[in-house]
Amino acid sequence: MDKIAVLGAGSWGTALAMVLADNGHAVTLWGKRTEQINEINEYHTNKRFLPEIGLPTTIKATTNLEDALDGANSILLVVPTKAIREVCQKLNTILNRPVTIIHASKGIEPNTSKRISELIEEEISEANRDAIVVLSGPSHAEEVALRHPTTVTVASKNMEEARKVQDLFNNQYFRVYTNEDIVGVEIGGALKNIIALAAGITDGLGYGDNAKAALITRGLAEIIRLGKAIGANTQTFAGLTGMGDLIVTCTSVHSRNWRAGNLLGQGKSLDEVLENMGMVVEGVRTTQAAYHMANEIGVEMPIVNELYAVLFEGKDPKNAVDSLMSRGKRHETESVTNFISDLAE
Ligand SMILES: NC(=O)C1=CN([C@@H]2O[C@H](COP(=O)(O)OP(=O)(O)OC[C@H]3O[C@@H](n4cnc5c(N)ncnc54)[C@H](O)[C@@H]3O)[C@@H](O)[C@H]2O)C=CC1
Ligand SMILES: O=C(CO)COP(=O)(O)O
Repeated sequence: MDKIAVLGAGSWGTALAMVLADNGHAVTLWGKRTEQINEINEYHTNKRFLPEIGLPTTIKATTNLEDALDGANSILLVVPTKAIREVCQKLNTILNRPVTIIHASKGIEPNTSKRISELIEEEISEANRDAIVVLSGPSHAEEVALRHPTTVTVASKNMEEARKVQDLFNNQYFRVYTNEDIVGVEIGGALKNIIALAAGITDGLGYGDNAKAALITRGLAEIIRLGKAIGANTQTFAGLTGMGDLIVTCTSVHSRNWRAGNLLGQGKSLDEVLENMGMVVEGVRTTQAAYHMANEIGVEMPIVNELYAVLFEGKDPKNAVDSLMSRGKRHETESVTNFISDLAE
């Protein structure tokens, strides 16, 4: 049995804490809001984020970070990308031994274009961390909490640690694969949220499945182009954290990114949408990050560009779709040829 501190008591942190508790580990869930933490300890529910779900009674919750970290062999970071630096800085002041840092958040920092594992490397000193392991894949918290079959990938530069984390989480309803491609896994998980926002928009505009399939496949082409330019293994994008997560996020009402896009497509403003969500919509900030990254590196990302114009420049969503449909003609595989041949190897 391991002792694991789960930092972030939202939907995903709570669902992953349930998986770990089901596997017999001692789990302490850390959150900021006293009321919510009391609810978890007293009633074993977290109704705001996972209504109707009863949590394993072995999960302990606390607002005290030092208590959460006490004796923990591993730390699971699962706060929104925006909060990663702040939480890591706090962690770094408390830790006095190396621990395995697992993260399950999906985003890229705007301004720096850094992936989450890079933020962790910057904020937590080497003396306080063994390995950094990313957990990602097609996994809505709502379904994991119902113990519906789910598959994810853990990635790390250190495969021995990745396999240890695989063992921590793997069970009959939560199947965990390993991958050494931390760049590809993080890029796929972050960028699919952009495409899910776009898929929500086309649904909100009243377009159908053809438009969504186009966004998923041409979105994947954009993700592969950017990933390849920054050193990802392109094969990763055919897997759970690439195509798998695109499918689950673009086609599900559980997705906050899809839901936000849907409201934008129906004519709501970005401010209105974000005010009403009450949960994180990572794709908005990730669009900013990907837009700047693509421009800096010189990678063509037309869907990202149009979504950026809708979110931050007031472009009408319908005009954005029209712009995508009237781009210069292309050969379908001209930018993904190497990806296809990599897969054939
Ligand atoms: N919900 C899901 O199904 C999945 C979510 N993710 C990722 O997990 C990450 C977290 O998402 P969710 O749990 O869904 O978000 P959420 O919106 O359900 O909850 C976010 C939680 O983070 C807490 N938080 C925010 N800022 C904080 C800070 N500075 N310090 C401490 N706690 C803070 C909030 O109080 C809240 O409890 C995101 O990057 C998301 O993309 C990944 C896979 C599935
Ligand atoms: O990452 C997710 C599923 O794999 C959850 O997506 P949303 O953040 O859009 O809800």
